[in-house]
Amino acid sequence: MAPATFVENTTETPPQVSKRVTVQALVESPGLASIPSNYSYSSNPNESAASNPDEDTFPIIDFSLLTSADPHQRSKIIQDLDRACREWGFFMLVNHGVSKSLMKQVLEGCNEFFNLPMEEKMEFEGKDIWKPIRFGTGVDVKVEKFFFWRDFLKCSVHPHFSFPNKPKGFSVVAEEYSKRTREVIKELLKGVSESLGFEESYIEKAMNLDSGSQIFAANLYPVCPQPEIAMGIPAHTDHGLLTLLIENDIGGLQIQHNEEWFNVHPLPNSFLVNNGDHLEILSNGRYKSIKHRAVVNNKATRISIAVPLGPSLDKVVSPAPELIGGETGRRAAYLPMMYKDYMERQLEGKPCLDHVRIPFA
Ligand SMILES: O=C(O)CCC(=O)C(=O)O
Ligand SMILES: [Fe+2]
Repeated sequence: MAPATFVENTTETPPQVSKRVTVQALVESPGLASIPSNYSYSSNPNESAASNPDEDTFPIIDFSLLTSADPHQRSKIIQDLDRACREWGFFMLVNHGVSKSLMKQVLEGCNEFFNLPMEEKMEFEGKDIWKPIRFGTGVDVKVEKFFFWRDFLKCSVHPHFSFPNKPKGFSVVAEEYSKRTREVIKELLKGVSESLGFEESYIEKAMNLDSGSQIFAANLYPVCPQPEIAMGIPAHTDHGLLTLLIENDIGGLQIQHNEEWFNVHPLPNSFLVNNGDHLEILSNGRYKSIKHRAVVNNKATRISIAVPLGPSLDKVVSPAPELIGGETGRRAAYLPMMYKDYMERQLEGKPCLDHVRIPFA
């Protein structure tokens, strides 16, 4: 099968890969013993190595307690949620009620999608971030300094559900998975509203979640001959409110905490949950959006599915007015911006939060 090419929308010619292919097509090319120089990332000084934390290092939230009728249990879990969002911006979510079989099926669907013949996947190829179904490689910036060891399928699944019509049955599974993960995130955001001192529907209303923007982002990290010098996704924060992530048990997610990087190995059947930029903005910095990245390995192909839920695209987001001014004595630490405009900013290649953060606020 001839690897299909991606048409670059920059005039720069990368130094070694003259025609860009997907990472999957690259690893299928015969005799690939080393990575092309465009993929070599090890020289980046901002990226230090990660350590393996003890099992009980990361916060764990038991979702079933969030829906508990016992007020004592509920207030305890709200406190735990507050601590997890404030100190880490990350937690593992257990007892969330999404079935193991649905999680397995959706990962299998992604695997089958990435294994479709290249011509079939190329129907969905695109660089325009507003294309509702998009197959691609690397990351979404106008000019890529490095190529990343990652192919992806990104679909907008709410307020309108868009998804590839192949492989057969995949879109039905993905629609159910999108619906269930949206429900879980909305329930978590009720708890987060309370942990910020609001009534439980505060975030849902303030962010207009009935038409909230939800993405289904499947990532493929093929086996890499030189994982120590390549990178799947570089350090970044997610744009929405909260992201739920699952993976096929290979490992590769790393999160940053107090300037240190940690490897994350999910508990069985858990969701990995991270704060996104808009939770940081809405909470006026109380809940920080966590930096994370995905590293690659030379043993097995990794697939992850990230499902972020954000505000409605036309929502202009600023810190909650109740958290600034008056008795709080706090100033707004972020400028208002429409979510759609915020999403566009990712193409510029620097952290989007830098566009709205008010220095010394
Ligand atoms: O694959 C992972 O573990 C991380 C994926 C991710 O951060 C993303 O898709 O935004
Ligand atoms: Fe991410």
